[in-house]
Amino acid sequence: MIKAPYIYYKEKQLMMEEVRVEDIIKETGTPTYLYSKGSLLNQLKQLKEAFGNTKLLICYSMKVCHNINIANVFVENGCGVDIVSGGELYRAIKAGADPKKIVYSGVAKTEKEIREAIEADILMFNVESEQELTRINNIAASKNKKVSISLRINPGVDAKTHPYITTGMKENKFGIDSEMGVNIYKKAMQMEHVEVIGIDLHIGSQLLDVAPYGEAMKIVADYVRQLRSMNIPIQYVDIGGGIGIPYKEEQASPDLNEYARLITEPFQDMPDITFVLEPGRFLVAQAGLLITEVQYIKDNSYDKRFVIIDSGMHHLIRPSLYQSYHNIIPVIQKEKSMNTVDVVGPICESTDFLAKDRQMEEVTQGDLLAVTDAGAYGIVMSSHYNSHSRPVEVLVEENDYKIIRRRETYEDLLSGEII
Ligand SMILES: Cc1ncc(COP(=O)(O)O)c(C=O)c1O
Ligand SMILES: N[C@@H](CCCC[NH3+])C(=O)O
Repeated sequence: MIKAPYIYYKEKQLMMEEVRVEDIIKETGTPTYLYSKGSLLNQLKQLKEAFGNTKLLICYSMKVCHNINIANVFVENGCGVDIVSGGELYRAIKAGADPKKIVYSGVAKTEKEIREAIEADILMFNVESEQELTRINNIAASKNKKVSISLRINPGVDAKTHPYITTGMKENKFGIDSEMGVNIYKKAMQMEHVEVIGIDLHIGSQLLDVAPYGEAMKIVADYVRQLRSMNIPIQYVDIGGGIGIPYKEEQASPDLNEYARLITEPFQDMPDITFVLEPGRFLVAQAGLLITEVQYIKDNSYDKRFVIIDSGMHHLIRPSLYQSYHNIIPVIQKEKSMNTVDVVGPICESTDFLAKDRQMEEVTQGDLLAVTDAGAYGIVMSSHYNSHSRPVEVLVEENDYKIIRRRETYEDLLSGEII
């Protein structure tokens, strides 16, 4: 069953919006990432609706899919952007983002990156350590500017997600210990070139159960009350990202109304607060398909069948890195018998697989397969390992589509190398 909206079969042909996937691939070849604009906008709409009239700024977390055409879809629809590097700042501006809607997170902001973000006049830095705060103040002083900041506070809440993608626990490198935070806020208040405007958190990614947000937000609301009682003027509460999507058949979509309620309710006595969200996966994952072609079928004498494709961990590393599940479906349904197979790529690593022991309709050499829910953390985590080029990217809108990243050539693989 396909859970993603805007992706369905029509007369045995896989469709994205009103376009046959096979028709796009005839032009682009494989491997290719396809994204449905309708799906991107639909996810955004659902999120906005859940928050009703709440004062809210949605900052698209562009790390999940940084193509400027994708970021632009959100920017055009009123969103800001959550960035984590100078490169993302550059991309966000190229995508048309209003700098006053850009928030900058990340534990390792360099002097150069901070300088650039100050010059761009972004909304705020989400500061992740005391040293970073000092660095921001010093750079702002050298430019004779006052720079808005939030502190990223670690509420010590277990997001109950994959251990590699939980971020709000005491042992994680992210954010500032809640016990140390108050003192750092006090220091920030003494600094001439920073202006404290908010508090930030991000407890983890791929949360399907929203309950941990409830736990975290109660802690944060109490924290904000304490800060305000000390005349520390918190106006923005940035919740970060984290809302998940159902990759597996048995998983349910997160309850967005409950999510919004858990975030806003603890702040009912503070109606002037503006909430900032940094969603990534929720907005983009389901809009994306990675289309690949079967190169070989290989059986071994241990009853193992490998479906060898022209894509793999170098284009979608999630299965190798987090044992993540992505459904893999045929681009043209043939209704053949089912087989148990490993879907593997060309990379010289045993971890190069997109599926293991997967029940799939039988496929043959030359068939096209679609890896679903691949829009988030797909192309952005791809690499040139083994000197394979990256996939093409295509944005589909209704009955039309445009190529938003061309196929890389062998020359592209050498770009930057000095010959
Ligand atoms: C600070 C911050 N904001 C936003 C996100 C986006 O998270 P997600 O894709 O889970 O919404 C992340 C990634 O986990 C993050 O680290
Ligand atoms: N890259 C991860 C999520 C990490 C979250 C980034 N802070 C994934 O593919 O699920």
